[in-house]
Amino acid sequence: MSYSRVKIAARLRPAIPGEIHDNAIRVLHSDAGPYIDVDNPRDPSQTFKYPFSSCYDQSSSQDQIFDRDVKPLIEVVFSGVTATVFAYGVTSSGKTHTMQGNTQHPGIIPRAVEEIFRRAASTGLHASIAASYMEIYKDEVYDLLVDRETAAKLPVRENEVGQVFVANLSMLPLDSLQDFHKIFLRANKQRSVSSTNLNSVSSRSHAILTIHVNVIDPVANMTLAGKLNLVDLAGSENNKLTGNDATRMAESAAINKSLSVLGQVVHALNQGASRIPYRNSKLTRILQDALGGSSIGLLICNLAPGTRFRQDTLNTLNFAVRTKNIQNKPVVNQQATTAAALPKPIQLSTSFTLTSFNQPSSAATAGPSRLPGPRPSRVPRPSGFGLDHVGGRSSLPLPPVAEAIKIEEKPPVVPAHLTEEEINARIAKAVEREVARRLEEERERLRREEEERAANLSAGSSASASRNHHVITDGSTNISINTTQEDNSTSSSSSALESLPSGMLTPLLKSKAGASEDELKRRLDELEARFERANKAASTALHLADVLSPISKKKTGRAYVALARSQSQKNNLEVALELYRKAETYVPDNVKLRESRIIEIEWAVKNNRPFNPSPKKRRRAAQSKSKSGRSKRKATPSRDQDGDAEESGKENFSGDEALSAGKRKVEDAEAGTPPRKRRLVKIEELA
Ligand SMILES: Nc1ncnc2c1ncn2[C@@H]1O[C@H](COP(=O)(O)OP(=O)(O)OP(=O)(O)O)[C@@H](O)[C@H]1O
Repeated sequence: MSYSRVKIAARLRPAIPGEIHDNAIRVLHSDAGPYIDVDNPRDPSQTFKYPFSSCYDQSSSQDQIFDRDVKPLIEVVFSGVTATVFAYGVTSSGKTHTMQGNTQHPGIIPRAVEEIFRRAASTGLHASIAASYMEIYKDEVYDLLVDRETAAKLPVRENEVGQVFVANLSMLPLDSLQDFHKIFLRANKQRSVSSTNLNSVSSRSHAILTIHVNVIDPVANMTLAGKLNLVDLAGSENNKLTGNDATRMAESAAINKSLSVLGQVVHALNQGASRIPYRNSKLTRILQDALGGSSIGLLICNLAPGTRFRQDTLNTLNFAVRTKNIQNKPVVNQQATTAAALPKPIQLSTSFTLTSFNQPSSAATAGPSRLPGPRPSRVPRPSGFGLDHVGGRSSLPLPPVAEAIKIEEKPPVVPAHLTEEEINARIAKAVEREVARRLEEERERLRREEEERAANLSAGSSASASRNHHVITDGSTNISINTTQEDNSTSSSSSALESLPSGMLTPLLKSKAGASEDELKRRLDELEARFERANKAASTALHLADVLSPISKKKTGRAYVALARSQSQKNNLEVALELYRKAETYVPDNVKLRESRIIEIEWAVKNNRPFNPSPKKRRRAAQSKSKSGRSKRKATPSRDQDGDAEESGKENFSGDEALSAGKRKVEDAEAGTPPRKRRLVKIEELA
């Protein structure tokens, strides 16, 4: 099967009671097709156009979306392929409405399951249908098909052929549509939902429902194992708008972080990066197969109407534009049928007998009557993602269906008594040790060279330049770097650099000299290159950010931000963009960095326009520069141009406040520029 791009659909919801109804976001049609039209927050005379093959306006109905974009995927699932539908958008934009809907307006999920049963029955296929349902709440995975009180955190694991799965996730055979409705209703009651200012039933978790469809062709003696993943993502949140309390804020931080990692994964895939940061969140790890993997994808961008949501809409649409470039390589998952796996033929009725699903017999024979009672034993089963069974056309050496179950019952790589965190910690430690050992060797070699050079220098006259040996300490690894300094470097500055404790980047960050900037860039490149070499030698695919301590990650992110800022001031926007993106890999939870810098500069580059930080930012930057001395900075917490927002990852502006403070402020806020009042962050938090 050839490559398949992720398809994008955009849906603008109607205004709900209490919302100001304006026309800042529109669904329009041209000869070339439909597009979303959004006013430029900085210049209302301009609009942004986002053409997508499917754009649904405020009057669109649930069945229109289903019929046009989702129904065709069901056929694909019956041919043994995995299809994934994501609902993406800011909080209250209508994701859950689109995916689940309500009794009067059922959404994609009930319609898709109904269509699966209808199709299975009408074609008289031998098919078995089953469901698994999980939520990712604060970066932990929970099974929604078991009682919440007893639901354990489920580990995400990888089998020996690199497929990611959620261990111990229940998979229930579905006998009928009614069966599904009962299960789904009950499971949704367990989903983490709370009230915020923007949504009285705001989802606090990402929910992933998987419908597994095994179709057996008795003539060819083959089983096609297709899956439909239906993903209702939690929405990104602006805590000022949501009015979140401490608990909601913690949830919100986890939501924003995982969505930010999702953005990084999409970006890395677009860049053709050698390392895709799937492992930086459970969401991306679990969705790995749908992002650049073997699944067919549909991203539904839910948009909320009006000026208040304009910047969120731009963020969502920019994400969609990047996502539509992702290429998946769908594979047909087929496998020779075993006699035991053969289900009864499907009848055209609502009570099917579709019990055989390659599961242990206890689970396979259990029907709906057991739903309210005790759960079947939770032997490890495949999650909705990543555990595909591939036939002859696959390029991947995936295991057959029965084998996949066996793999999970006896995980081949992971000792059962280790938690996910322990395993990750061990891997990180192993790489750290390897990196440290190799760097130590390198340091020793450089030290010897340095001694020889010093001996030569003392023997001869003063040289035009001397080599200084800097030590970067990052907790667990010491990294040696040689730098060239001009003759007039004082010995005191040299020794200051040599004796830097953990904050080796700090002096360079303060420096304004171009040479220091180059030096900082060179150091960062070398730091990453050295790690990559060691990483390669250790046969691991970790990124430096995976093994750095949180403080070191912040420092490194800050260093990249400093470089990026300097480049953007010189109007080298593409270089600045790359550097900001680099920074983001070290501070993935920094939503503001993405929203206030990356997206704005992306826009400027795309439209060949200059990037102008707001006057407020420039003033703050000037104030910040005028302050001298580290102690003064400590005593007077301040922010620099990119500021604490980039470092703290907090949302700082309020649309409500902005509205009341006048149009200018609204535009600043929507443009993601800093508000008048900011949370102040101590500089040492950032260093
Ligand atoms: N197309 C629509 N037609 C009518 N009402 C809608 C539509 N889309 C959303 N709504 C309403 O808007 C409100 C917010 O929708 P919903 O809960 O689906 O948002 P969400 O994106 O899932 O939010 P969160 O991320 O906070 O969970 C709900 O009251 C919902 O009924």
